[in-house]
Amino acid sequence: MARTSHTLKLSGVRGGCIELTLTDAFLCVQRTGHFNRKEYETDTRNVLWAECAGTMVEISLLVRKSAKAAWSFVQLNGRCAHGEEGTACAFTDLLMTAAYAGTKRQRRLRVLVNPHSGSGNAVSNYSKKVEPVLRASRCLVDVTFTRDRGHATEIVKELPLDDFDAIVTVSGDGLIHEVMNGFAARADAEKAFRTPVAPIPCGSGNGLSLDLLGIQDGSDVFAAALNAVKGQPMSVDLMSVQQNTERVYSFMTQTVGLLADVDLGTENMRFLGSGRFLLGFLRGVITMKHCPVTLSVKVAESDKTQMVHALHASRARFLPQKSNPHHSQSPSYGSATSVDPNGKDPGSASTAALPALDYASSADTDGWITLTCPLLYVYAGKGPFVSREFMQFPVSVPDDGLIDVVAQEVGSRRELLESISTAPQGGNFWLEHQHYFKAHAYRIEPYKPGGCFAVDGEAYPFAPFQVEVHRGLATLLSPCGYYQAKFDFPSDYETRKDTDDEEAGCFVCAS
Ligand SMILES: Nc1ncnc2c1ncn2[C@@H]1O[C@H](COP(=O)(O)OP(=O)(O)OP(=O)(O)O)[C@@H](O)[C@H]1O
Repeated sequence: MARTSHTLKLSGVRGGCIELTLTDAFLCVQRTGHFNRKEYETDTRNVLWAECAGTMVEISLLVRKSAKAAWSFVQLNGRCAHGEEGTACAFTDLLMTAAYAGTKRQRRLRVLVNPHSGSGNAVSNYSKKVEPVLRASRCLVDVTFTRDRGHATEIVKELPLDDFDAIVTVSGDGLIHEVMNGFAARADAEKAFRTPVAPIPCGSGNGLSLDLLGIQDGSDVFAAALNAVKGQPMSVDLMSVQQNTERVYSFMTQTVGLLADVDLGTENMRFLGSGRFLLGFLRGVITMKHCPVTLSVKVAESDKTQMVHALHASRARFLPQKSNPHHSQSPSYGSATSVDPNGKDPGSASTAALPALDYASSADTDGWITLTCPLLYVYAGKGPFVSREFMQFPVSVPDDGLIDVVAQEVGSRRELLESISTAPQGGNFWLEHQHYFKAHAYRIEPYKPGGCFAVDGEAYPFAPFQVEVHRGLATLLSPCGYYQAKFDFPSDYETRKDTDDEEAGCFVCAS
């Protein structure tokens, strides 16, 4: 069947010609100057705005100039011929309809910028990249540059959330931790968590941005700004971390042992960006310090094969029929999501405070196991990536109501060093000495003082704590409705599986 296409010819305000062709969901731009000719085609979802006033036409969009290139922000300004104004306006109207299909225009965004994030580029990224995209998209923006740690929590606690469609963090993951705990501190916490959060990656790890946008776009500030403008709400699980009488909310990770030392012990190397994590890891592998804790887990699944199958099944609902079920789709900004596609879900959440804890009592022994082997670290959380170099939870599913808990036994230095090369693809998952559980809850009891405990990369006291999960409590903006991390069985899986099956267990069940 012939595809419908619409064409508009403009004279560029700085000379040359611009020819625009709109075909179904694609916009093709051809620019002819005095000396050169440029051509690119982009999905209309990457168009930020198009408008026509008299003979003047203005179109803003993001384009990738080659398959591997980063996104660029392009503004086209041209004039149509006199007498062609009606055709030009019809063209920009059509383009806007395609660009915002299923998405509310001109979102109201509360933007929080942490000037201290990562190697200190958040402010310049905001003014040079984020703000131009939000302005071009005619978003209504209220921005604050945070003053100090805790400022974002204070803002979110008091925010009139009905005035905003989303909260945008120009930061690393630490500021998102503050935002989530700001929601949690409100009397209307459960409803507040329906406000979607969109991260713009300016920190060291940027795990959440990588989860949402994938490895190619996860560190790209333009791609993340587009997600703030057009991403669809996606429900995600949130975790409660209970320590003494304190309850803290974690959207990403909790860790003790080597990897907590890596996160918290490399603050003085911020200038290295995410390279600080690699240096910290190498230092930890040399010292090979045992993590002095006892880990108990309320297990939902401990079979790695089943976890990979469950991951693929969770993705299948987002994939077009007939496609290979093991490959993830490129961002579409239009696919099915679990929440209202036009913004936050106003009606379904109650205004109540937060859910009660289900496993707080130590009398609950059903399904709990306790690990007896010496551990190097425990890492638990939601979302596959903790940084570009490390996909710690490759089988994580946003809303399965389960925490991924990893317990790394004290193994050989060689095995750990070799794992560095496959860590960006989640290779650690298959390590012989890495225990991986899908859990309803888990507990950590230090048996010696002196260690680090990090929640979403933030320092907390090294003391007993318990974590459980609240299914689908929080909301993020996403281009596609799932975590964008590819993961599959290794090619030699059958051989490895036979070896794994012979492995002796190293845990006991609670009685
Ligand atoms: N104005 C500020 N000055 C100092 N610290 C701040 C300020 N605003 C926020 N913070 C704190 O800075 C810490 C680091 O922030 P953030 O997570 O944004 O960057 P990061 O640690 O480099 O990134 P990542 O968490 O991805 O590794 C957080 O603890 C946050 O609470």
